[in-house]
Amino acid sequence: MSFDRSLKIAPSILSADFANFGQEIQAIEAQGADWVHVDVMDGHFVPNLTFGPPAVKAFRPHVKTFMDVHLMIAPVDPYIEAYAEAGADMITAHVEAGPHIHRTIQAIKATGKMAGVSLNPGTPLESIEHVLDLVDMVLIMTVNPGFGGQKFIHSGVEKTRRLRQMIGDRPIHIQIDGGVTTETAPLVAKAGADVLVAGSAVFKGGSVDRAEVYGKNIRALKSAVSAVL
Ligand SMILES: O=C(CO)[C@@H](O)[C@H](O)COP(=O)(O)O
Ligand SMILES: [Fe+2]
Repeated sequence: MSFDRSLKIAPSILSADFANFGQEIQAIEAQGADWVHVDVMDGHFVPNLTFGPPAVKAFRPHVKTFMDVHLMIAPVDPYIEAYAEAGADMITAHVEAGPHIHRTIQAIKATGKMAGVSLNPGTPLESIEHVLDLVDMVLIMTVNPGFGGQKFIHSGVEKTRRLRQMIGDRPIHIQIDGGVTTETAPLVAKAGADVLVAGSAVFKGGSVDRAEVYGKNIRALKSAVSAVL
């Protein structure tokens, strides 16, 4: 399959209705979500707890697009196989989560899944320079990981621009995660990102006519970006 450089919106189901994940996933996909982003948190690497492999396995039949699993756990290596078996399409691990990111990426690739590497806002790009050729995606965090609904950290825009230069034409996605709104999405898309995670910006205002509201929110993000590209 050829590399897809077009802009993709990946709603984070951390902001979905936790009592109705199946319906929430179906609603965002019907309304233009390109990927589904699943935030896995362990109460240790980040101060929050979310989804174990059985939860991810339960999401799988509902996801018709692409399930992007963002692991915010340490250690990460012992759990890679379980998340692969649960049905992730892409598994992303944090460079800060252990001393051996090269080994972690190899372990993800060994499962046959796509591999991503993620950087916290305070972590320099140099920390992933030597693994770039092994990964399918770099995730730049634009909030400190752990929660949805936080404010975008603007140093991520320049970081994205520099990462785009480092990557050049190589088939590696640049994903931005945290505080993506109609104001910040154009900044990172212009800087070179092609996958934008959005939790609160997609699921906000969805108590009545949920799917319609999600559709409006997704289209607002896409049109904010297309206005600057
Ligand atoms: O990984 C994380 C947080 O750690 C994210 O995926 C958030 O869930 C994004 O939420 P918003 O900032 O878009 O509300
Ligand atoms: Fe995330």
